[in-house]
This record gives sequence, C-alpha cells and structure tokens, in this order.
Amino acid sequence: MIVVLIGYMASGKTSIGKKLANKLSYDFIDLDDLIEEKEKLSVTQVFKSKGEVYFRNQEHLHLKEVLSSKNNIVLSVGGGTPCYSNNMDIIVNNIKVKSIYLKASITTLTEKLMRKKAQRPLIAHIETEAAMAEFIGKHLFERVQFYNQAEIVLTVDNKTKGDIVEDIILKLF
Ligand SMILES: Nc1ncnc2c1ncn2[C@@H]1O[C@H](COP(=O)(O)OP(=O)(O)OP(=O)(O)O)[C@@H](O)[C@H]1O
Ligand SMILES: O=C(O)C1=C[C@@H](O)[C@@H](O)[C@H](O)C1
Ligand SMILES: [Mg+2]
Repeated sequence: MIVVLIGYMASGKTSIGKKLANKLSYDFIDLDDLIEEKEKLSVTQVFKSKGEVYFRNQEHLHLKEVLSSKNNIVLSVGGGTPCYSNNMDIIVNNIKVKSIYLKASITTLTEKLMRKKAQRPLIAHIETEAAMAEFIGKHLFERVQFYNQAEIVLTVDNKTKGDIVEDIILKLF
C-alpha cells in the first residue's frame, strides 16, 4: 500500500506523514524534500531561480516515479501537487494508493501560515492576517475540486497530530 497525504499548505502533510509512517513501519517520502534533494536547492530557491513551471514539471516526474517504483510508503505531496498536470488522476487511479485529504479550515490554515510563511514561496509576501485569509479562501476554492477526489477526507481542525494519525489508521484498516 502507498498512503498519499494531500492538502493545502500547512495542513500537516509532512508532520502527520512522518508520524504515520513510523506507526505503520513504512518508509516516509516527502515530495517537496525529494525535489530539494535532487535539485540541491530549497523549494523557494527552485521557484526563484528556475521558475514555478520547472518546479511543477519536476513535481510531476517525481510523483510518477515514486508511485511506480515503491510500496509500503507514506508519501506526502506538496500543497499544489494534486492540482497540476494529471497528478490527481495518477494518484486516484493507482490501485496500490490510498489517498487522504487532510482538510483544514481557512481559520486553521491562516493561523498556521502567518507563523510559517517564509519557506512557502506562494504566500511569503502576504503581510496581514486578513489578506492571508482572503488569499487562502480564493486559493482553496480553486483547489478543493482536486483535493476532494481523495478516497478519504479527514477534518484536522482542533485535533492533535496523534489523534489524526489514529483517525487515519482507523480509516485505512
Ligand atoms: N494537528 C496539528 N496540531 C498542531 N500543529 C500541527 C498539526 N498539524 C501540523 N502542525 C504544525 O503545523 C506546521 C505545518 O505542518 P506541515 O509542515 O506538516 O504541513 P504541510 O502540509 O507539510 O505543509 P506544506 O504544504 O507547506 O509542505 C508544522 O509546524 C506542524 O508541526
Ligand atoms: O501549495 C503549493 O502550491 C505549494 C506547496 C508546497 O508544498 C510546495 O510544493 C510549494 O511551495 C508549492
Ligand atoms: Mg510539507
């Protein structure tokens, strides 16, 4: 089985993914980290020096490679991964894959992203909480059509990471 965690920036894909993999004794792969390793640059630097189109292309290639070559892994993808190329089709049509949307509210995401926006090139420039909430609202509206295609949709607001991992395990088995 390959568990694929999807969701907006800061919904918890990386941190929940690591904990879940640990609990299942699966390997953990984070698509953003994989791209950073291959490029020897941070995601922000890739966006700056090579552009978003290049990043999206690499993201697509690495997603396909991981899904076709590995098993017993938890894969956390980037916040935008499901929304480009045919990435969401590739995820949902792979019979080994269980896809999970970590669904967080605009309020939860705004709170988190105001604190941790520096390494996230798409939102680093947003200054006020009101502007952040407005940006996330519009962006999510475009993206939920992809996120909602996940096999499992799990609300994460006001839950601890441990609770979320337990909820995922209950839904998977
Ligand atoms: N349920 C939770 N309770 C408390 N803190 C959380 C929870 N989920 C995530 N966090 C914290 O929120 C921050 C963002 O989480 P994380 O980096 O895992 O998100 P992400 O979905 O991987 O984001 P990105 O798309 O930018 O990679 C981290 O500091 C993480 O520790
Ligand atoms: O939501 C997005 O489009 C992104 C999310 C991050 O995980 C990174 O993949 C990158 O910053 C783009
Ligand atoms: Mg992440």
